[in-house]
Formats: sequence, structure tokens, C-alpha cells
Amino acid sequence: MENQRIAKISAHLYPSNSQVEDNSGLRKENCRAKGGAPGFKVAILGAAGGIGQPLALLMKINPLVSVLHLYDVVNTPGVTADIGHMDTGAVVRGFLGQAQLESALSGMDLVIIPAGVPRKPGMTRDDLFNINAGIVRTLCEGIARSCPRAIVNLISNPVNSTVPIAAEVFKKAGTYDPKRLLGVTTLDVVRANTFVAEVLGLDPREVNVPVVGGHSGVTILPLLSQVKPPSSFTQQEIEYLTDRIQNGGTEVVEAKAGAGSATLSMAYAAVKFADACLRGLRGDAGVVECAFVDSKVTELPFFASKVQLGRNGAEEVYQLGPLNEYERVGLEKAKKELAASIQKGISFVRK
Ligand SMILES: NC(=O)c1ccc[n+]([C@@H]2O[C@H](COP(=O)([O-])OP(=O)(O)OC[C@H]3O[C@@H](n4cnc5c(N)ncnc54)[C@H](O)[C@@H]3O)[C@@H](O)[C@H]2O)c1
Ligand SMILES: O=C(O)C[C@H](O)C(=O)O
Repeated sequence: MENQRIAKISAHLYPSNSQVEDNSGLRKENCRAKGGAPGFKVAILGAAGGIGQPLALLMKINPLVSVLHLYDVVNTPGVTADIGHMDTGAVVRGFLGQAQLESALSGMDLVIIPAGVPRKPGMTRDDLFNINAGIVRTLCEGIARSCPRAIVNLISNPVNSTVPIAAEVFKKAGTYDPKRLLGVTTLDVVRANTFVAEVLGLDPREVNVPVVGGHSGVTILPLLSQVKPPSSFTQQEIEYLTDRIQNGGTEVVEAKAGAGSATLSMAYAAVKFADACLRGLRGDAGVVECAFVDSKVTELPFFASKVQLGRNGAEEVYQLGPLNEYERVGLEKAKKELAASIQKGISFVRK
């Protein structure tokens, strides 16, 4: 019933998914456009949300994007109308509700997923599992049907479990390509760069901190011994920075006091990562970012580390490099928690 109502509203709002208004009498097919500009086709699932809206805005500005599909179960007509008026290259189309998921996904090169509920103070990311696991499963089933070769950037929490869920869905459908599924941990790197730069008195744009493991509490493992430019830290600085990076998400959740979690810095991080994926797809050399991927770096089936992005997604997953004693202890803690979260995701689909 609800789906029918949404489909009806949507058909009215998007008669041909044209950017040209019907009420002028001028229809898309009567315009002089010769087809899309060169570039990649990108879909955002959860595009009307706190992350989705600024992410859509930033992707509309990205010169590598020719077509931008905005999908959500609410509010995409308004977001699409608004963003569609920006005089940048990408053509924007909106899709509302499950009935339009297939159209939203068909032909996409990159799918970014920030759909799902965010934390409130006092919650862990794992507390989101019960709601977000089902959302991610449904969306990934759609990807397996409509764009099985797309690169997938998964943002929805808990990332340590939603990436294994997505992998299981794709395996079930026979479409799993481990290189094409990437859990987005860029916000941890963005935060680490910011906090380390502050301590060292540097410009954050000059700093690069590898952050490995996963995306929750102790699974977020900054490798301060590998910071670029090479830097040394006191033990007090190491403990302060590790704690702040691991709890950066909670810092924002508490500051927002019930109004959600990081959205603006996350949209920035998501675009940074998506842009790297698109440059990789284009064939640029030397595009390296941290991401939570199918991995043989540890005994765990998934792990975040530096990956080389190319025409096929995560083409090379890099080893961790030399760790100091503090980082080795942190790695053991991270692996213990990660193992349980990964298994929880796998069991959700296999049960
Ligand atoms: N990976 C990271 O670093 C990171 C950072 C910040 C937030 N997150 C996570 O991202 C998710 C979204 O956060 P937010 O602040 O944008 O939340 P939000 O509630 O503001 O937006 C979520 C959007 O998802 C939509 N949605 C719900 N079910 C859907 C479905 N089945 N299909 C499509 N869309 C659906 C909602 O309608 C809403 O518009 C949360 O799970 C949050 O924890 C991850
Ligand atoms: O902390 C959260 O719940 C959202 C996100 O994972 C973050 O790191 O900001």
C-alpha cells in the first residue's frame, strides 16, 4: 500500500526523470542536448539524509561525474530539484522508494551507500546493527541485480559488519568481486590528519596518517609511527591522539546531543574517497587510500589498510609495514573485536 503510494507520487514527480519541467510544455526529448557529458555514473543510496545531502551536493560539483542518481525512501524530490539547479556538469535524477531502486542503480559505475540510522549519545555503532543490517542487505540485493560490476562504497554503520553483509549478499547472488566492495574509513584518516597536524603545528593538508583495522572504537588503529612527514611523538601525545582518533565519532555524537552523528565531515570524507575511486577507474596511477576491504593482511577476512585504487577497484591491498610495540598491542585488541563484528555480519546473511 505504502509502496504503491510512493510509486504514484514518484511517477508524478519524475515523469521521465527529466531535468526539464513538464509544465512549460517543453519536454526533455525536445531539447537540443546530444546526450551526457563524458564521465562516470554515480548513485547515492540514502541521498536525502544528513550525509546524503551534502554528499550529493559535493558529487554534483565533481567534474568526473556525468550522471548522479539520488535514491532514498523519503524526500528525494526536493533534494533532486534543489541540487539539479546547480550549473555544474552532472545530470541529476531522483528516485523514491523501493519500486525505483532498480532504475536508480541501472548502469551505475559507482554506488555510495550512506543509508541507515545514525547513533545517539550512549549508543555504540553495533547498536545500529538490527536496523541497518536489513537496509544494507536490501540495497546490495538491488546492486547485485542491476549493476553487479559497480564499485560500492559502503558508509552505513556498523561498517565492520555491513561490509561482510554486503559480501555475503553478493556471494549468494554470484556477483561478488572483492576488489569492488570498499568500506569507507576515510573519516578516521581525515580526523587523524587533523588532530596530528594540530599537535605537530602543521597544516593538515601536509599530513598523512595511515589508519588501519576497522571503523569502531579500538578497531580504529592509527599508525603514528608511519605518519608523513616522518614525526616523533611523546608517549603522552601517542595516547592522547590514539584515544581522540578512536573516539572522534563519539565526540561528534555527544556534541550533537541526540541530533545524529557526523554528517558534514563525513560527506567531505566520502567525496574524498569516491573521487579517489573515480580517478582509479579512469586509470590514474598511484591512487592510494585506506579502506575496509576483503583482505589477507591478517588472519581476518576483512581489514582496513592502504589499498591501491584502479580500473577494477581495490587492485592491491598493502601490508601494514613495521609496527611499534604500542601499535602491535593495539592490533591484537582490534582483531579481537573485529573478528566478532565480521562474524555477526556473515551470520546475518547465512542464517
Ligand atoms: N563510515 C563512516 O565513517 C560513517 C560516518 C558517519 C556516519 N556513518 C553512518 O552513516 C549512516 C547514515 O548517517 P546519516 O547521519 O546520514 O543518517 P540520516 O538518518 O540523516 O540519513 C539516513 C538516510 O537513509 C535513508 N534510508 C533509510 N532506509 C533506507 C533504505 N532502505 N533505502 C534508502 N535509504 C534509506 C533515510 O531515509 C535517511 O534519509 C549511519 O548508519 C551512520 O552511522 C558512517
Ligand atoms: O560515530 C558514528 O556513529 C558515526 C561515524 O561512524 C563516525 O565515525 O563519525
